[in-house]
Amino acid sequence: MKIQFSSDREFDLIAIGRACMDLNAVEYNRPMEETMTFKKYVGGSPANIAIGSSKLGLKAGFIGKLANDQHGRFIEQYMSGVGVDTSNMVVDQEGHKTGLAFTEIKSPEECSILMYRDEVADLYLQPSEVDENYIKKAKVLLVSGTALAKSPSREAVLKAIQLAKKNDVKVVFELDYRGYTWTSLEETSVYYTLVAQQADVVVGTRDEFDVMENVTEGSNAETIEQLFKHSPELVVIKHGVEGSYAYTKSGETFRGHAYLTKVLKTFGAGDSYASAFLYALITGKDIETALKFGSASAAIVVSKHSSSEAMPTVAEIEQLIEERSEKAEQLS
Ligand SMILES: Nc1ncnc2c1ncn2[C@@H]1O[C@H](COP(=O)(O)OP(=O)(O)O)[C@@H](O)[C@H]1O
Ligand SMILES: O=C(O)C[C@@H](O)[C@H](O)C(=O)COP(=O)(O)O
Repeated sequence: MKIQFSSDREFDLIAIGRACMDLNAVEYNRPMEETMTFKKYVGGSPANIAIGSSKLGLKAGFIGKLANDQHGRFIEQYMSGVGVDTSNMVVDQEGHKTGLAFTEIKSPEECSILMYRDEVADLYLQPSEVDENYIKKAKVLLVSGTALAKSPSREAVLKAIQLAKKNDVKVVFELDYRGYTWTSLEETSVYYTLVAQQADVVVGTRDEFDVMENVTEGSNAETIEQLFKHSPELVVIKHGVEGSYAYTKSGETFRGHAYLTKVLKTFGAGDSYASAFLYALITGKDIETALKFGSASAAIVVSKHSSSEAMPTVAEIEQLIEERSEKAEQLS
């Protein structure tokens, strides 16, 4: 099965949500308390996905709000430098700050993120700053769940979704759950369910779907049964290194396998997966190939230091897929 996107659109994908900064531990394999130096990268899940898509050759744009300071300007310059259209990134005029994510790399398996997100500019995006004329130029609107955590960003995103649906722009909902931004699980579940039911494609980890459903140890079968009563035509559920599943409304199930690699850190997997999975879908590849693209992109990024700067090219992804399929053939 292939997803059909509107043709004749200037942008393949427009993402909405946070563009922030990652400060990744330069000394790895030690706790944060003993980490003395950090390297700065652009971060924030939807920004990472827009950057990843742009590096793959898609025409990507971004809707968001940046701090009116050096950090905000660094983010804008980096994103436009890699080809993301930043014309709809507005600059905050009320003193709000850039969100920061300090990453701790204790071991390749044990990574955590310490987020500084009080009064962050991205959550102050106003509905009036979302422009229909921009959204209607896209094939896909990529919505990050974290942008639903607080008003006015929440209403700005809901407006963007309404405009996307009005203009035949496919809505992709990346659950991107970051607990510290939300006040309660009940509230998260309400907004996640509302948006997932309206989206065309929903992507998240099994744990994130549990948050959406406000359950512990939910099942993929139950998730898709509920979601396919509404708008979604494709649901992707990720299970970390165990791989991922894509379910279609028409009843097909596809399994994606992780490509084992030398892992430096685990974060960045989800965003690199999303950008390459969407690249493959938007360029007309089938879902099985899209799962391979997502998994290969994630394997490349978890073996490198950053999330955004490490995003691979199409050639790197194709090379990894080919090498691994040759190896699998030799072993069989
Ligand atoms: N340690 C790993 N090695 C190789 N690939 C990985 C690893 N962890 C995750 N991946 C790949 O990244 C995808 C997304 O990872 P996951 O951890 O489920 O998402 P998230 O980063 O959003 O929590 C997985 O489906 C898998 O293909
Ligand atoms: O999303 C953030 O605000 C932090 C990211 O920039 C960071 O790189 C990260 O955590 C990415 O992790 P992923 O969700 O596993 O891709």
